[in-house]
Order: sequence, then structure tokens, then C-alpha cells
Amino acid sequence: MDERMMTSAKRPEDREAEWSLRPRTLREYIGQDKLKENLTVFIQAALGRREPLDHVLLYGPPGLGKTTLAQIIAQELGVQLRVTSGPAIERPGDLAAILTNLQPMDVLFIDEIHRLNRAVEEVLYPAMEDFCLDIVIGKGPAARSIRIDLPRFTLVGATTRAGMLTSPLRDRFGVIHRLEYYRPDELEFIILRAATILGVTAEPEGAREIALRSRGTPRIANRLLKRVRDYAQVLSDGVVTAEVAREALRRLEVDPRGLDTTDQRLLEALIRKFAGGPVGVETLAASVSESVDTVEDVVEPYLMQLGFLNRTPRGRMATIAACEHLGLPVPAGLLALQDGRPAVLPAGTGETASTAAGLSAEQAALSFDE
Ligand SMILES: Nc1ncnc2c1ncn2[C@@H]1O[C@H](COP(=O)(O)OP(=O)(O)OP(=O)(O)O)[C@@H](O)[C@H]1O
Ligand SMILES: [Mg+2]
Repeated sequence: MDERMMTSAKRPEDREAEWSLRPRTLREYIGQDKLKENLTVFIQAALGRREPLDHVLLYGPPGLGKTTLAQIIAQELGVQLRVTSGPAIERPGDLAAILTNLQPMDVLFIDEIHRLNRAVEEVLYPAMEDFCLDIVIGKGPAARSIRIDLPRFTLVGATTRAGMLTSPLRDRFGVIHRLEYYRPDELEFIILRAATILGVTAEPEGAREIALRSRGTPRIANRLLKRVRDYAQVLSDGVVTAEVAREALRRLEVDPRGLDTTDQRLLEALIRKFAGGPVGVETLAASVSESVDTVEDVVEPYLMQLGFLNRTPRGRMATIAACEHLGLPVPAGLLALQDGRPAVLPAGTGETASTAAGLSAEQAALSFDE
């Protein structure tokens, strides 16, 4: 199988489908109930006061609906959405151009906001706080600073790495919310909705099979639905039944918990080669030929969610549940621990989980993804 099938990172093939499958309103947006409830209130209140909505920071693994939410927020506010991303804004002047072109109350969406550079970020502070730009004209002793008023706007920032945001930037968001993995019943609903839009006949049990293997991620659910549809068409009468879904997913090498070959190889290396751990993330990533970023952002969060992997002060550890899932003998070291976590941390090392993982104290205080 194409190993990237189960990645929650966006792939070119997702593009067209994502556009048509994206819910347009908060009502259509499934799951993330707490966030939805809060946003509904904040949006109504902002509309009532004729003020822009507070700046919103959304974080969480890829494919959980951050971009979709930004679009919905603009739609619900009845304003334009301007879309850009951290790496796309190279110089302060680029950001100034975007900001001065906004209409009052517009939503500006900055994806991968943790990748803004310092100089650009500093322009953003007064823009977010006071809706103005401080621009320095001239050089040396003749330099002076002028202030330009901006239209009032709402910034929606998205990141998979909230821990990498500087605290001055983070502090300027009024609403900070983590998107959670979706439950199977929510994914089932998303799949049935997508099937209707795509003109695919799917039985609830078929949708359920796909939902259970979608790693809690709508993007993967939609992608798997499209692949299963192909099998349904070729293997039977085009209807996505539980049986067709199971057979298709077996052929796609997606196991019953949604693990693909990359996840399996990573866990297997951890259990077999490294006796269950602890082992450093770099070593682990190298053993499956993936980048540390991919392992940290995409692979590990889901394995931790399943209770198959723990991040400990000394490195990554497999759990007994992971061994059982893969049908591998449990390494002796793991048996000695309770569910894969050291019962007692080595005394006197002065190390915390976060500092050992290479995070600064500031990032550790956030500890978003641990
Ligand atoms: N709550 C939801 N209800 C229904 N469909 C959803 C929901 N969230 C996401 N989707 C579907 O999943 C797809 C991916 O969502 P989206 O592009 O918003 O993810 P993202 O969090 O921005 O990902 P990335 O971090 O990779 O940019 C959307 O096109 C949409 O079809
Ligand atoms: Mg996105």
C-alpha cells in the first residue's frame, strides 16, 4: 500500500474533495461540541455589539478541521475570509500589505502561525492589540515611527505545534482551543454526510467500519471513503457495506484500530529492537525512515491517544496494550512498569518530561501536546 494513505497531513488528492465536503456552518460542523458552543456564543455577542470577534487560536493534529472552522467563523460573521500562512509572510511589509487591505470585521486566517518569523510577529502584536501598525521610516538618527490605523479584524491562527508559539503572541489571543480527535460515532456521521455529497450509497455499518479506522480524523475518514467506494464498485454492486469496507481496508493495509504500516513498524521497532523503550524520538524516527516532525505531529499523537505509546522523561515507551495489539511478546522491562510509565521518576536528575524532550521552560509551561 501507499504508506501515506493514513497520514493526516494534506495530500493533493484531498483538495477537490475537501472543498465540496467542507461543512459551511457551525450547525453542519460535527463534533468539537465545547468549542462549537463557545464559538456560537462569542459570535452572537460580537455580532450584537457590532465588534470583531476576539482573536482565535486553534491547535491540534492535522486534518481535524482548523481551516474548515476558520471558513465557518467568517461565514457566520458574514464577513470575508483572507487566508495566508506563517511561511508565506516573509517580510513585515508583506503582513502590512495584507492588514491594510482588510475590510472592517474581516477574518484573517494564518495557518502554521508558529512559523512566522520574529520581525513579522512584532508587526502583528500592535495589529492584534490596538488595530494599528507602527512603521519606522528612515534610518539612523533621522528615523521616526509613525502609526497607521487598521480596520478592526479577527485573527484566526492555526497550528499543529502550540508549544512553539511565543508567549507574547499566544497572550494576544482571546480564545485558545485545542481540537480533539473525533469519536467513531462522529466520524460515522461525517462519512455518511460525505457519502451523500459524493453520491455514494453507504450503509451505516459500512460507515462505522471506516470510522473505526480513521484515526479520529475527518480528513482520513473522507479519504478512506473514496478508496472504499472504488472497491465497492469493483468488488460488488457499489454499496459500501460493512463487509466491503472491511475487505477494502484489509487490502489497504489499515488495521482494525486504524494503524497503517508506518505505525506498525514504529511500534514494532520500539518493542523488538529497543525492548519497549525508553528510546529517543530521533532514533525511533530513523528506524522507520520518517522525519522527527512527522513522528511527533502525526504518528505519535494518535498512538498516545490509543494508549499504545507514552512520552516519558527518558524517551518513548511502548505499552503492554501495544504489544497485545501487535501480537508481540511483552518485553521484560515493560512488565515491570505499570502501563508503560515508570512508577517513580529517577530521583535527583532534576529533569522533567518537558526539559528532557528538549522544550524550553516557556514551551513546557504550555505543554499542549504532552
Ligand atoms: N467537524 C467536521 N465535520 C465534517 N467534516 C469535517 C469536519 N472537520 C473537518 N472535516 C473534513 O475534513 C477535511 C479536513 O479539514 P481541514 O482542512 O479543516 O483540517 P485542518 O485541521 O485545517 O488540517 P491541516 O492542519 O492539515 O491544515 C475537510 O475538508 C472536511 O471535509
Ligand atoms: Mg488546514
